[in-house]
Amino acid sequence: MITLKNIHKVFDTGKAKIEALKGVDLTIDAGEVYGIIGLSGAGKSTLVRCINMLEQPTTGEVIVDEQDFTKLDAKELRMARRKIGMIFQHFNLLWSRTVYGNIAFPLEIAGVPNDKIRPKVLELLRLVALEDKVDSYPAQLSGGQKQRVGIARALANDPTVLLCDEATSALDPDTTAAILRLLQDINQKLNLTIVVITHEMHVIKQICDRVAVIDDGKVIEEGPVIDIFTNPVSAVTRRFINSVVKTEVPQVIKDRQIELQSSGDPAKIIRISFIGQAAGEPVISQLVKDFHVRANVLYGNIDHIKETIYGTLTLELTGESEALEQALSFLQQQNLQTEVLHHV
Ligand SMILES: Nc1ncnc2c1ncn2[C@@H]1O[C@H](COP(=O)(O)OP(=O)(O)OP(=O)(O)O)[C@@H](O)[C@H]1O
Repeated sequence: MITLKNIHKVFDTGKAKIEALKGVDLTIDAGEVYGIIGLSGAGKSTLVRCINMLEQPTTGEVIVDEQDFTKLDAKELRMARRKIGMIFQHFNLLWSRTVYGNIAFPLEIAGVPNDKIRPKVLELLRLVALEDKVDSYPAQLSGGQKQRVGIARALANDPTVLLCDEATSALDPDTTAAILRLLQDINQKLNLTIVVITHEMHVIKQICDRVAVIDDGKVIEEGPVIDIFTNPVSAVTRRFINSVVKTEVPQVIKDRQIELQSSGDPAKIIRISFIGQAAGEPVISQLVKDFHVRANVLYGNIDHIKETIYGTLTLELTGESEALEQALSFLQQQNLQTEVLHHV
């Protein structure tokens, strides 16, 4: 659906050359919700703007529906861009137009006859649950309502792709959740491909199928969201995951470790991550029975990533060194992600 091949983008400010993208390759499938996450300045906005050629890549190919956007002339590009809607952090609405006028605007530009515009605008307003605001002006709307208008406007020309550039970053948590649910609903109803740019891992967790982590203009990690959550490789990705899943060992437990250490009892603090079916298996009781270790539950958390159950359990294991090693290798054989957080 969308293929980015070896995208480089250099901004020449006259004084300096800034290499914002350093060879990005990505493939986004039709109908999926694809997340791109990165810290400020990583190159996310530049990347998403290359997809609809608001930003021309310095080199590389942008292929959408088998059409290489970098090879199109201005008129062809204008037509091709209708396949791609976009929403923004600050909504970018026209303040002098009503809700109706904002949503009608892209249809007017596309030359849609007047008698076709009204039913289309009303259909879009129903889709985003904003029928009662048809004659309001943007200044009379809440942030969430403004973003709903942004979404309706972005969908006016029946695009196959929706780009969301930090679309919920200016919204409170409840409104964010409602907008994300709306995006998910639209993705399913219209089979729309959605690309979400964010610096917030909870956004990725709530709606994305796959995610790319971008850092310093490069994709450093990519894959299904559940895999990235259970097996992050880079330090940047771990930091993002730590923001939504508690992974730091609290100080009170570290202090307790120091006490244990002085009593001479070998111990490890481990975190087990489990997904789907593994959650129902009696692994811990087997661990204690077969390996002569003691397991003390420090904390646990069950969550879901889209429809997949995902949990973590932090345990303190104590016992003879050899028994601890055997217990760890048993856990690893159970298809559970096991990580030692702290050794004594
Ligand atoms: N028009 C421009 N001219 C010069 N440099 C630019 C321009 N746009 C972006 N950059 C630079 O390119 C790099 C990537 O910026 P970009 O906005 O893509 O990052 P980002 O990940 O979206 O960050 P943020 O989350 O803060 O918006 C930054 O160093 C930025 O300063």
